[in-house]
Amino acid sequence: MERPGRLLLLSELRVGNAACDVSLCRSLLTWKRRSSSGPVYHPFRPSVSHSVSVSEIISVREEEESRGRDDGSWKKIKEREGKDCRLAFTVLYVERRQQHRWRCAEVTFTCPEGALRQHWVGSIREQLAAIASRPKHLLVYINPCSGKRKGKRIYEEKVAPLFAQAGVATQVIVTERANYARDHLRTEAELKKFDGVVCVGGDGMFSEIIHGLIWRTQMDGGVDPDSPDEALLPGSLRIGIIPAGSTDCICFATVGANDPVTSALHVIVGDSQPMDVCSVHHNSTFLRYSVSLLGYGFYGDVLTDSERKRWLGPARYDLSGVKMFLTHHYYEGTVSYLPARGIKGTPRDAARCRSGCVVCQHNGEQLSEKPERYEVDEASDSENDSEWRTIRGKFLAINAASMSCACPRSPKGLSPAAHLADGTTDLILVRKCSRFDFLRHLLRHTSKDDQFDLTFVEVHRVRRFRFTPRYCQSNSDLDMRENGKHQLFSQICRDHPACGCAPAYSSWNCDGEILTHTAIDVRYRDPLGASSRILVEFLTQEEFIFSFLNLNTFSFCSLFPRVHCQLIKLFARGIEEPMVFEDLPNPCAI
Ligand SMILES: Nc1ncnc2c1ncn2[C@@H]1O[C@H](COP(=O)(O)OP(=O)(O)OP(=O)(O)O)[C@@H](O)[C@H]1O
Repeated sequence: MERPGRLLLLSELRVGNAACDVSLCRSLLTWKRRSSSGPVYHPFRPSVSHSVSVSEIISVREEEESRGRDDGSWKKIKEREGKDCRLAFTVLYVERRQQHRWRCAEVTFTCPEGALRQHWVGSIREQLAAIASRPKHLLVYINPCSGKRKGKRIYEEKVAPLFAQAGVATQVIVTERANYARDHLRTEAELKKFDGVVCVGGDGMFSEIIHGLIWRTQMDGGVDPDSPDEALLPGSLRIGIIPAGSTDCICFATVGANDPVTSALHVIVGDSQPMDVCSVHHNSTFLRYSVSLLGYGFYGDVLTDSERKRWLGPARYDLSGVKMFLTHHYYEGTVSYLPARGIKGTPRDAARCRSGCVVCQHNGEQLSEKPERYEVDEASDSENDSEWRTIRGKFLAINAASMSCACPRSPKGLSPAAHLADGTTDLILVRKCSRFDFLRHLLRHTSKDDQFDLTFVEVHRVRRFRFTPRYCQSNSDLDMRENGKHQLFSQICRDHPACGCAPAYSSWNCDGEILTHTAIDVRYRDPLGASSRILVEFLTQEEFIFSFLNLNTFSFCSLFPRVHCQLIKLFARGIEEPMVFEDLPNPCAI
C-alpha cells in the first residue's frame, strides 16, 4: 500500500456504538476503535484498526432524512439502531474476498455535529475527484446472447447499481446481431464523449470491441491496418469486461476471477492494465487481432468440431476434445519465428505475470523508448534475415499464447509464464508423438508438472512467427513440380476425405474463433470437376456468396502474426498476489 501522505482530517467519530479515531490522508482512510470505548477495559486486547486506500473508495453518501408522504412527519430513509442520520455519512469501499473477488463494503460514521459531517464528506469527495484515472462516462455494449443469455440481467442487477452509486454515467447499447458492437465502434460511436468502453459478454464480445476500437484508432490516425509491417497506434479508451459468456478467459487472466461485481469495481476505481495484441495477416491482408491463443492443429480441430455441436452447450468442448485426441491428427509444415531478444523473462520461468509485473514494465519501457530501433528490426524481417529461425516437421499442435490462457478449467493455462504486456508471444510446438505421450502433455496443464519438460514439446518466446503447412506450400507451382505424382494423390485425398487419409489442413483457432473468410483461398469447382485456385477477398456477406457460387472454403494456411506491445488498456490490474490476511473476513482489519 502506498504511503498515506499528509494528514487532512482527524476526528473522533462513532462507528456503530464504538468511538473511533478516524483519519483521512491523501491516500488512506483509517478508523481505529478507542481502546477505552468498550464496556470493559482490556489492557491486552489490541485496538482494531481498519484502513481503506482512498483509491479504493467507491463513493461517500450522506445519510438523509425525508418528509414522509402519508403523515407529513419527518422520517429517516434508513433507520438503524440509534443512529442519528442527520449526522451520519457512509463510505462505500472495495473489500477483498477469496479468489481475487472484490465486493462493495460500507462503513457508516456518525459525527457529533452537522458541520463536521459536511467537512468529512466534502474532503473525501475532493480526494475522489482528484483521481484522474476514474471513468466518468462509459459506453456499454451488452450481448444478450452470451453464455446463458443472462448478460442483460447481470448488468441491470449487479453492475448498473454500482455505476450509479459511483456516479459513473453510461450509454447502454444492447447488441442486435453479431458484430453490431464492432461496426458501431468503427463508424457511429462518438468516442470523444467517453472515458472507456465496457462489454458485457464473453471472449467473442471482447474480441468485437477490440476489433472496433483498434480499427477506428488506426483510421483516425491514418494508419493502414492491412499492412503487416505498420506499427499500430495505441487507443486512448480503456476496455472493461463484465463476464457473462461461457468461458471468459480474458477476464479471468486480467482480473483473476470471472465475477461481474469484481469487474465492475475494477472499472469504477479506474484500474489500467496494458495488454499486447497480435495482429494476424495473410499476405498483405489483415485477418484478425488476437490477445490470447492462436492455435493450429489440435486446438483448431477441437474448435472446428465443437462449432458443429453448439446445441450441446459448453459440454461440446469436452466432447470435441476427446474426439480430436482419439483422432490424433498431425500436420506437416514449416514454422519460422523471430525470437524475442533483449527482453526479460523466458517461457520456463517460475515467476508469473501478476499485478504490477516488472517483466511487462521493463519490456514495455524498452519497446516504447526505442521504437525506431524496433521498427528498423521489424522492417528487416524477412525470410533471409539471419534472426529468423526455421523448424520443419510433423506437429500435433502449434500454439501461440500471448497470455497464460489460464481459465477456471486450466488454472495454469497453456503457457503459465506468459505475460500480458511484454510484447511477446510464447510459441509452443508439440511434435508428432504417441497418443499416450500427448495425453501426458495435456494432463500436465492441470498438474504441477512442467508441460514443456517433454522431448516432443518445445517453447520459444517470439515477436513474430509464421507457419506454413506442407500441403499449403505444395499448391505452389514449385512444389507441384517437385512432388509430381505424390502431389496429385494428396490433392485427391484432400478433396475426398472419405478415403480415410489424414487431413492436410487444420484450422486456426484465433481467440476461440475459427479463422476463415474475409480474404480467403477458395477452390472453385467448375462443371467438369477440375479445380482451379482463385483468391477472393470479401469483407462482408461472404457466406452468402460462397453458398451461392458453391465455392469450397479453406481455412487459412500460412499466417503472419505480429505482436504489438501494450496496444490496448483494460480496466483491470492483473492478478493480485494473495493477501496475507486473505482468510480473515475483513482483510483491511489489522
Ligand atoms: N445480439 C447478438 N446476437 C447474436 N450474436 C451476437 C449478438 N451480439 C454479439 N454476438 C456474437 O455472439 C458471439 C458470442 O458471444 P460471447 O463471446 O459474448 O459469448 P460466449 O460465446 O457465450 O462466450 P465465450 O466467447 O466466452 O465462450 C460473439 O462472437 C458476438 O459477435
